[in-house]
Amino acid sequence: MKRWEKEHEEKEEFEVDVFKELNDLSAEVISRTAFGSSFEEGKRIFLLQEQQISLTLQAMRSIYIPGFRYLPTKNNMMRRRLEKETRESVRRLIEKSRKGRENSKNLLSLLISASEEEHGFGMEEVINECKTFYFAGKETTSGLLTWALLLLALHQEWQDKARKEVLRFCKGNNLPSAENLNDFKIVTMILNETLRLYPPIVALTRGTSKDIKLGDLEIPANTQFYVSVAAVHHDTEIWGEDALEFNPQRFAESRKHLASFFPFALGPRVCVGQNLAMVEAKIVLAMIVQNFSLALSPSYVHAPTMRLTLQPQYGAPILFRKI
Ligand code: HEM
Repeated sequence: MKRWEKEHEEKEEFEVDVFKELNDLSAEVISRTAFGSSFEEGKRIFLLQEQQISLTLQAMRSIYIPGFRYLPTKNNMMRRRLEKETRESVRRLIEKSRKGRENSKNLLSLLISASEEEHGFGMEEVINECKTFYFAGKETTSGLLTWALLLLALHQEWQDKARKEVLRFCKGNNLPSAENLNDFKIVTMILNETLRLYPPIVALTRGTSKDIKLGDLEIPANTQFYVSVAAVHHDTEIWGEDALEFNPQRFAESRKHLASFFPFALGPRVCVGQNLAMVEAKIVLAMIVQNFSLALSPSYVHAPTMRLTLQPQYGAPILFRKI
């Protein structure tokens, strides 16, 4: 925020594409919290994963021919090269961390400790876990924050309510305390309503291990299917006629059915980073609404698009005014 202010010192109002900025921010947060390193050190890994995502999206949008992925086509070779390079970058990060990790309790140190135990993780498994965290921790959280800021820029009344709540509890402290985070009822309702309308992961893939009956549907074993998070989150039978509208108030009451809202999935494969994501989102939102009023830029084009996570296709330009 200080950098934004510095860059636009002279101006009463300035525009920022928050999508890009928040992507860098959550990359920094996951690098520090999970790996004890900076965004700069993880940058290469994020970059390689970005390229891998683009190739994966291309493959997902092409006709699937069994076995095709093993042929030495340009894209297949590139995918293999990216995978190899990513693993090497993660391996280097692990080696560096192994040397200087006294008193460190981040995820990477814990994984390394687990790998040193008898019958513990192997190095390849540690690398797999690190890759998952790098990928899972960045675009999901930045997506949540981006959509939340866009919605607040559009719904001034909720922006005012959030600001009032933050100012009441933070009492001039720019950075909210851990206790403040529990007090933020309105902010939490806003974040939940954002996750309902724009879930960063719009669908889950699941497989049946045995024959099952789902309502009237008989599903045989070994069937793979999609569970559409977005369809359930937008269902008028569950959420009422205003299901497509932004109304955080609906989260003031507890829900009748747990499975009507599952942006972080449910059950044994539930998101392990959900608390970190919510803490990060509450802190960032609180700091922004305390310092700025937000309005949607006229250049914003509403085009939610799927790039593995739900993203604004043409960015998220927001007008900021210092308060
Ligand atoms: C708003 C932010 C986030 C959302 C909406 C989100 C959503 C999800 C969802 C829906 C899944 C289940 C995927 C599936 O089973 O197919 C998942 C899994 C996972 N998430 Fe998140 N996530 C978020 C943030 C994070 C963060 C910050 C981290 C890392 C600290 C993280 C780490 C993971 C991991 C490691 C898994 C895999 C768990 C497993 O397979 O057992 N997520 N997430």
